[in-house]
Amino acid sequence: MDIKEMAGLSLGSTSATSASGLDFRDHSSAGMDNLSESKKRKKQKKKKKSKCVAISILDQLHRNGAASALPSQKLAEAIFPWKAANIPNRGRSAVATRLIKAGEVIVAEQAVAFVTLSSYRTALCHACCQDLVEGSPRYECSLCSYAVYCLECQRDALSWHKKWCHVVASIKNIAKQASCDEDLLHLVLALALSKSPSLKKRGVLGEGFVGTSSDGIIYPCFSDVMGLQTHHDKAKADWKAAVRKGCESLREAITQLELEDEDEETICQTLTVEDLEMLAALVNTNAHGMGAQGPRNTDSALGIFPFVSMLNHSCRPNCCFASDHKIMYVRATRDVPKGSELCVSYINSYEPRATRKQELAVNKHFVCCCERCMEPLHLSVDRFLEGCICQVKGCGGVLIRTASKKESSSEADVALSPWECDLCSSVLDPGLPSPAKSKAFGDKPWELVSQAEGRLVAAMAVYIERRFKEARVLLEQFLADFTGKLHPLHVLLFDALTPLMNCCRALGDAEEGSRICRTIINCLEKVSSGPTLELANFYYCLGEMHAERADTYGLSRVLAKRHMRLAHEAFEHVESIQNVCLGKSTMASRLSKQKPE
Ligand SMILES: C[S@@+](CC[C@H](N)C(=O)[O-])C[C@H]1O[C@@H](n2cnc3c(N)ncnc32)[C@H](O)[C@@H]1O
Repeated sequence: MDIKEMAGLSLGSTSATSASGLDFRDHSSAGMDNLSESKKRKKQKKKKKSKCVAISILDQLHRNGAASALPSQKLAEAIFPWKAANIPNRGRSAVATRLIKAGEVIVAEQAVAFVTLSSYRTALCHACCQDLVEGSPRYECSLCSYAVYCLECQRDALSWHKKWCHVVASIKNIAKQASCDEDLLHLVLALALSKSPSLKKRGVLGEGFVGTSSDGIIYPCFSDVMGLQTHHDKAKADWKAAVRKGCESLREAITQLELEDEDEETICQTLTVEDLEMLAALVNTNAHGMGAQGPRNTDSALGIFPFVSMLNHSCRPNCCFASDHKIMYVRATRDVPKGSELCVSYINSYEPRATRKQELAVNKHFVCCCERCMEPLHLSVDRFLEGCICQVKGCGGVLIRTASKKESSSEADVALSPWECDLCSSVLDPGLPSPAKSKAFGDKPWELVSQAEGRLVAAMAVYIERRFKEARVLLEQFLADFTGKLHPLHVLLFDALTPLMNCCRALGDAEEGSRICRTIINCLEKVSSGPTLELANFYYCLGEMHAERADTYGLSRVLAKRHMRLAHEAFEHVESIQNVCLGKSTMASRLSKQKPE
């Protein structure tokens, strides 16, 4: 097999010589225009020397081949309860080597490289990923106006940062000029620099030594990254063009540095534009959100974790991840028998099958072949997420588009597809004239869905403007009009619930808010396969609303006690979910406060 094929790559414009890492192309000279002649000569001399010793990123990627085991795989197998195996259609997969219990850690791995997202630039230390509480002492590099470190990391991190500060400083502008994602370029640079010999010596990468494990945590090395899969060939042309432009300028900025140390040769002189592009593709396929720690609920950083990247996606996952500073932990969310595949979810699983598949195809460049997507639609919970209730008297079955049952259907196919009931087998076809007497949406599910979409979009526009009173009216009307016509688990009904709950809370109506919250929890429990942090969040909201109601002025003692008990029960759910998904819970103090008498 062609080695490129094995790596899953189609290298487009990359020539065979550059793939070997021995070709220095024209882009390098662009960055040298403003260097003096003697400096140019010095650089050229170094280039000649490096031709003999340098092994480029592309070259390493090809040698390792994305289909084989990662270099540190044996190390991982010694501490984690799974091994890598090839599964048809899904490639390398993590397969349990024994029964794994819910809550067990299956991967604990330090990021090879990470960056804070630009919108959270000052919220985390760029060296240890520790939260920087507002007003806490920190050091912000005034030259690049990018790097921010906590006091503890400041000394070591700064001496390393100083070397690359000039390049870091240029990324904002490069990203703008190339219409390329700024965070992507920062992570590409961080990843390229993780190859640095001097970085390893300084121990800036972290507590452990790369390529080792300690205390059950694996510290992967750069060559593990090189064993990861990319889908560079499948990326959209405009993404590739923007990334190429960004990488060209990034390389130019790197080659302008004069480091006069081992990094000069290992990084500045050998890194090609194709290497950087390949790292960008690697980031695109493998980067994981991190930093949703403490009070924050959203990702604030992005990191590369080669062993976490061995886990395939499933729309019915049995594992979840949670980061703690630079370490990513993956835990089983339910018991997993020996020999079963361990999977996480890369996307929101409360979406119809076609939407999930589309998202994975467009953003992650693969066709999902997970257990949930492979089961027949008429037997899967997926039919409810896009189904309408059959209006044939006494039937109560679920109507779904026949196109949804097919593996792949074009948008036009979907729009023109007949709908069929899973119980009475009635067929409603948009291509045929509907019965003259009937004006009911039940006879035209395609119109029902399109009306519902329009109404929800209109209500959400008001909600986004924080006009909670008006939004509540619109959302309540929406639910009243479409409940009983769309399936109760339909994604459009589900999508209306959280904003409605938030409107109720904003308007001080905890009674209605908690009722809606229970409906959300009920839907999530029916659709998801086990505990998730999203579910814990809703239980937490529920607990808070019951606690608020227990505190209501003038409430009878009996009712107050009841709400106290319900709050306590909700917080207990949060505690048990957090124990599984995070290995610890933040609920202890809340629970002692809400303890019913
Ligand atoms: C982070 S990697 C996971 C490890 C990968 N299987 C490998 O061999 O390196 C993600 C890639 O694995 C494949 N993959 C993951 N989940 C999949 C699924 N449910 N169906 C099909 N392919 C999947 C896709 O090629 C995807 O881009």
